[in-house]
Amino acid sequence: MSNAPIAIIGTGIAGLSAARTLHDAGQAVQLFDKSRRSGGRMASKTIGSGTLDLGTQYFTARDRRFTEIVHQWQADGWADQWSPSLFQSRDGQLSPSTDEQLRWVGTPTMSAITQGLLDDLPVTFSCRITDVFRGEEFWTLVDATGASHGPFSQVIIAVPAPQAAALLAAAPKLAAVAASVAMEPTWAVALGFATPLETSVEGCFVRDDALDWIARDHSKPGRDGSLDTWVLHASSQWSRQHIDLSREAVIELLHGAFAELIDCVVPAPAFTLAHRWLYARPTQPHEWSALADPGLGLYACGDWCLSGRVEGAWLSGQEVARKLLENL
Ligand SMILES: Cc1cc2nc3c(=O)[nH]c(=O)nc-3n(C[C@H](O)[C@H](O)[C@H](O)COP(=O)(O)OP(=O)(O)OC[C@H]3O[C@@H](n4cnc5c(N)ncnc54)[C@H](O)[C@@H]3O)c2cc1C
Ligand SMILES: NC(=O)C1=CN([C@@H]2O[C@H](COP(=O)(O)OP(=O)(O)OC[C@H]3O[C@@H](n4cnc5c(N)ncnc54)[C@H](OP(=O)(O)O)[C@@H]3O)[C@@H](O)[C@H]2O)CC=C1
Repeated sequence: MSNAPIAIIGTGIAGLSAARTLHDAGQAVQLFDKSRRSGGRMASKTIGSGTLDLGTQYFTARDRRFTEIVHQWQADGWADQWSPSLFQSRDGQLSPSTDEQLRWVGTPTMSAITQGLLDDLPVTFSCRITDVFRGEEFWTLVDATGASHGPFSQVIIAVPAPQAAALLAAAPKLAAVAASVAMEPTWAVALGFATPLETSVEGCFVRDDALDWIARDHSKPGRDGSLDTWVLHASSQWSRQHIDLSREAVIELLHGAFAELIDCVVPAPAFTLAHRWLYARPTQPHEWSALADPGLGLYACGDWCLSGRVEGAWLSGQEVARKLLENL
């Protein structure tokens, strides 16, 4: 066994789930991410004195192992339950839609969970990996500036499937599996109101042309900030149809759909923001858990290997770590 560390590309929940387990098993890891901080689709956006969850809104825990770790995160102060006043909107009709489902969020921000998992593990941010190749014994990564990183004993690719396919070129079979996964986009819009809206809605599952989900971000536990903040998610179909629209136009259209849906007067927002998630969710769940070529030392994990949700991403990271450790 070599002393070279294991490279992990991606500091979303899948990459960090794997990283933490490998580190706890005594393995040296080195993480890379193209963003400036961890979280990926669980990232939080800082807005003045507050933050917003533009991606993941909440997560559920159905698997026993994930339920246990979520309770540990709660004990660590990284996560808490969110029990929004839930509604649904169908054919323009808004109605209460209470249920018994436990829903969790990171506290005080969604990214607190990945920040907690990352802790002081070695990481290089703002580093987009473009090439992953193997020499006689070790792996080398090349980033978008042309700089090389390595040597590494093994590589885990923990990025959305379409981006993983390119990085898996050294293992054509794994690359083909990743390339077979279609992922749908989501346009997200945030609105901030100086005066709280006069509605009891805190979360709403929407079935209409444009919107899929709306949430009163401010109602989540631990959120600061002076504005009454809302996050609106467009449906996959609408997002695909409007993929190249300007941010301003998307804000205007989704703000309009929100004003029509909600049961109160909607004044002009004091703050607006739009974000386009190109690879928001796989079109369908899979049961791969994780991809592995142990002979080569190349692995892949991510939500797209399982349920397309936070729980699936975390479980996929666990599985990739298990497979790698088993083959050392
Ligand atoms: C709008 C939206 C709403 C959602 N809502 C929910 C929800 O309510 N509940 C739920 O359970 N799930 C939700 N999800 C899905 C959930 O966010 C994902 O399943 C989960 O976060 C995926 O984690 P991951 O680690 O697999 O991937 P990611 O979070 O995408 O992490 C991948 C990381 O890899 C980095 N990366 C990519 N390419 C490179 C490269 N070449 N070099 C270096 N770094 C790279 C990225 O910057 C990113 O940090 C939502 C997703 C979106 C987009
Ligand atoms: N936008 C994206 O890119 C994206 C969104 N994702 C959404 O994430 C949640 C997570 O799903 P999970 O199974 O963990 O949560 P729920 O059990 O809360 O929701 C699952 C779907 O079930 C319907 N639902 C649940 N509760 C209610 C309720 N009280 N009233 C009405 N409907 C409810 C709802 O589906 P429909 O709107 O009926 O189709 C929920 O969506 C989930 O919301 C995903 O859409 C995940 C990944 C990417």
